[in-house]
Amino acid sequence: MAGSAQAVQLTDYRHLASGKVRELYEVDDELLLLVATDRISAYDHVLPTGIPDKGRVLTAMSVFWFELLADLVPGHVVATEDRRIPASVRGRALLVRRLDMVPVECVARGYLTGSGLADYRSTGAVCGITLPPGLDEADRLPEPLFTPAAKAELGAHDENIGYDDVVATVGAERAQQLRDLTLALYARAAEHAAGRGVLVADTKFEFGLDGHRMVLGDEVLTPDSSRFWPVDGYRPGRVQPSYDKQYVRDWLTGPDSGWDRRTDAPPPPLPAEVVDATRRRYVQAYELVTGRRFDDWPGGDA
Ligand SMILES: C[C@H](c1ccccc1)n1cc(-c2ncnc(N)c2C#N)cn1
Repeated sequence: MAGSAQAVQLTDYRHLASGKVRELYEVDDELLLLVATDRISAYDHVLPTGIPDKGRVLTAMSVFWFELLADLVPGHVVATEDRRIPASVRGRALLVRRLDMVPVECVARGYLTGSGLADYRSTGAVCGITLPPGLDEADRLPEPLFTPAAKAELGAHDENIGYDDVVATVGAERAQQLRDLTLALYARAAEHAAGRGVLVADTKFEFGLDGHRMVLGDEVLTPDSSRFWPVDGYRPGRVQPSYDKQYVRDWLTGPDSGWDRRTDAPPPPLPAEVVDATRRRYVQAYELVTGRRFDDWPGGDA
């Protein structure tokens, strides 16, 4: 380990886990370093081209939501700037408290799309919750739903599970607490975002225990853990444009990419104009939702 006089490096920390676009390191027995990269995934592929500042924007967005939601649940963030955060990841890394993570993806849905819509179309229900007949792509649900999922291995899709499965996993009391917290956090966030022209269609929270205390972990209400739709142009009955990834999706599925998403071929690199437009969308989403200037967030070019 580097002495206190030397600047700490990422290589000083034990690497614990990799996600599609994030890395997790061990700082000490109690603290972890959660690093967001500039990697972007689309159509279940991590693309060969990164989006500059994506890691910083999504980290800044998580921090905003942890602060806004702090009266509902404590968060795991210990520091956003600290001598234990290497300069190489400044602004896109969080020093977080090590938690005993709950092995359930706590998903809230306000709108029907993705795997929830697929389950509804095949069973008339989502996570064992029977829905009214006749719902279509992107319809607003009669009320937001707690639709938990079992964590999947890297690269696989999470599997929607029923509330009873959550009870079997964590017990009845903790299951009730997870559902209540998930729905309360979603309601607060959806109300905030709607007031700024953004619909939060769905989002995934991860919780962990710090002793007996339930704590909100992972990333929170980022475009990677949530579906954000522009209020303007919202029209049920069709797949909504993604607030942040639509430029990427359109180019990848358009005539210029030469790529066919139905094959297993890896996607091609993105052209500079798609990268630039996507970066601008991430920054725009952050500034719109938070009311904060991204230029004020640490880690920009000195
Ligand atoms: C899914 C996610 C992950 C992130 C980045 C890369 C791969 C996986 N992850 C987060 C923890 C975790 N464990 C203990 N305490 C915590 N505070 C956290 C958090 N956040 C474990 N896995």
